[in-house]
Amino acid sequence: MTALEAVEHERVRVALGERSYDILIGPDLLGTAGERIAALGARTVAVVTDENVAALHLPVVVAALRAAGLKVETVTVPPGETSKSFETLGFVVDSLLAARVERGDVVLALGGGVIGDLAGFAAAILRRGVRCVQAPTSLLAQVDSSVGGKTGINSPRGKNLIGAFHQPSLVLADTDALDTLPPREFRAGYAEVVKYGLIDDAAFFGWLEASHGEIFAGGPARARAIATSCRAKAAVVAGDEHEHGDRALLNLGHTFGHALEAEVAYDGRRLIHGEGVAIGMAMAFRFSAELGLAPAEDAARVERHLAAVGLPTHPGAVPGGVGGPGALFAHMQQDKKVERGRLTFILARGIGKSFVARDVDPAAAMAFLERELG
Ligand SMILES: NC(=O)c1ccc[n+]([C@@H]2O[C@H](COP(=O)([O-])OP(=O)(O)OC[C@H]3O[C@@H](n4cnc5c(N)ncnc54)[C@H](O)[C@@H]3O)[C@@H](O)[C@H]2O)c1
Ligand SMILES: O=C(O)C(=O)C[C@@H](O)[C@H](O)[C@H](O)COP(=O)(O)O
Ligand SMILES: [Zn+2]
Repeated sequence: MTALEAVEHERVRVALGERSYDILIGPDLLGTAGERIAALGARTVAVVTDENVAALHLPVVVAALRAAGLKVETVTVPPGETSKSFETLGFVVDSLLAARVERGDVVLALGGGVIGDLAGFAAAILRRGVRCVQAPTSLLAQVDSSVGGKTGINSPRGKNLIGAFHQPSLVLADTDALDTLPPREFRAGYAEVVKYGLIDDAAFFGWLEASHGEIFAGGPARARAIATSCRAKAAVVAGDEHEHGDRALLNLGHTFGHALEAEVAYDGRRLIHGEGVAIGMAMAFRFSAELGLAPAEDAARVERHLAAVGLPTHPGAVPGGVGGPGALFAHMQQDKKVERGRLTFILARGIGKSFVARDVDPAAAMAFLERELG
């Protein structure tokens, strides 16, 4: 048995033919990243990270990469959603070119979802594509953004409107890294965990209701929640990599949530992505109940669970408030799921029974927003 095999890690395969890759979940994956990335055959690894993560985790990663004989370059950007911009993308790409990162090298995204999306996009366009390894350090990134290959940046006109599909070559989800994550960020990531239960796994949602205390405390329940989430996402992505169909289910809560994020101009203080998703999922269930699709009790149960862990469930909870229904609707019209000018919603017939709805009456959606923001 090699040293790498000595520690048990959960391994989830994302089955995408020649673009297939593994997600490894467990302890000390940052400290052993060198050997795992060297096995991909790279000579240089360019680590892209943010200032917060650099201060806490970069030295371990750099040491691990060097110990495996790899040349290391580092690019550090400011933390937060505002780094998903053309300006920061330009800085990252220019730094990678200045360091002469080659096509056979690897970009290592070390950080939360912002870094994963930004560095993944930089890797997608650098020399028309270099490989990317995702080393997610936030809960949100470990359960969602590091998997599936959606990369990109924001536009003032909307969330993630500029980007590319670029699957990683490997995902290293080091559960020890979560020990330094601020509580607000952990909570926000938990919203995306809840999402998998609400989409199609009512039993998982029930387990989360019973186990959220243990998940927040750490230990086996946390690792189980991460692995279950990754398995769920891997299956959806394997079935619909480019979101022509069921992958849109992963957008539950995002049509509303992204509009709220755009309303606060991605400022990262009033609202962060997972909080927007929490409000958006509660809204999607309330809307489904109003349309007579889902039992009102299910909508109330979703709200209760999100509130139990301290997540917001109403647009009115955004500090400073957001614009009116018209402003929110205008953001929603920039959603990538819009088809022939019509909005696509992810609605539900109940917990674990979400579906893609392409025929919602815009007037009904507007009336719902008026009640929500009234
Ligand atoms: N590509 C996808 O499929 C996908 C999926 C979900 C979300 N996203 C995107 O992900 C982004 C949100 O990701 P996020 O919630 O991770 O935000 P983030 O990347 O901003 O990280 C949250 C904060 O936690 C800090 N941080 C990260 N790891 C840490 C650690 N281990 N210890 C201490 N601090 C740490 C970061 O510096 C940052 O301040 C959004 O831009 C969202 O659109 C993308
Ligand atoms: O992977 C997906 O597909 C998702 O929709 C996951 C979402 O949690 C994530 O926030 C994603 O970035 C949203 O995608 P977008 O296409 O609506 O920008
Ligand atoms: Zn999301």
